[in-house]
Amino acid sequence: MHIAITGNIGAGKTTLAGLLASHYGWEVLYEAVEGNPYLADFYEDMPRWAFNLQIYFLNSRFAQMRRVLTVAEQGHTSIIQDRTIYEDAAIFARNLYKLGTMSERDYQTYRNLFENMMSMVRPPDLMIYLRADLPKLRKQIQKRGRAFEKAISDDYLASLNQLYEEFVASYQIGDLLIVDVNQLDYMEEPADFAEIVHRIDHWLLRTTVRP
Ligand SMILES: Nc1ncnc2c1ncn2[C@@H]1O[C@H](COP(=O)(O)OP(=O)(O)OP(=O)(O)O)[C@@H](O)[C@H]1O
Repeated sequence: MHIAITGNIGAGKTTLAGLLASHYGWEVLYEAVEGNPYLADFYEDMPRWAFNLQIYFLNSRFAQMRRVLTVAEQGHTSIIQDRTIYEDAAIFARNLYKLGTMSERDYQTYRNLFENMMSMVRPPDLMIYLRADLPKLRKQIQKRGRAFEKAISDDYLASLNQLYEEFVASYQIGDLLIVDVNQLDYMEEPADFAEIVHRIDHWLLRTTVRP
């Protein structure tokens, strides 16, 4: 079984993925930030590094999808993934193109590569969307205090949020659970975490997918 968490920068995906993995005994696939050779440069100069960073993320997420397929074939555990390949294309790359940060030819090259990869992956059985407004995202980005993320503007976050909402509104390739995290603090409040677990348990009872 493949569960994925989707949501904007600072929505709390990594924390939730870790908590759910411990709770259910699932294998977790994190988005690697340490060791990403482009991320800090990208936030300094987006037009220069947009294409490089997108290719980097696309490749690392594709490698994760291959891991998901291997685990599914073995069939003895489930995987929870922190962000998906679908977001890279439908939200981040699209946003950079929309803002004029990524050129037409770079975007087309990226899209062609993405479409080729799509023929070799399958979507998650359950996608959990963490919906968060700008103040919540800002608060969490500040709290973790990564120096290079200080450059993230409200406009950039708002534009991503808009694309996230469009993405979930038209999402039809698997089951979707929307969790409004604006008033939740599942790291500190056990009741908030229990509420999410309750919703996932409900989905697990209904689904016919098995690990
Ligand atoms: N395709 C992408 N294009 C541009 N930036 C990306 C892309 N994918 C991830 N990032 C950036 O890489 C960093 C990843 O950080 P991290 O894994 O902590 O995730 P996050 O989005 O901040 O999630 P959360 O706080 O919900 O765990 C963030 O700055 C994020 O926006």
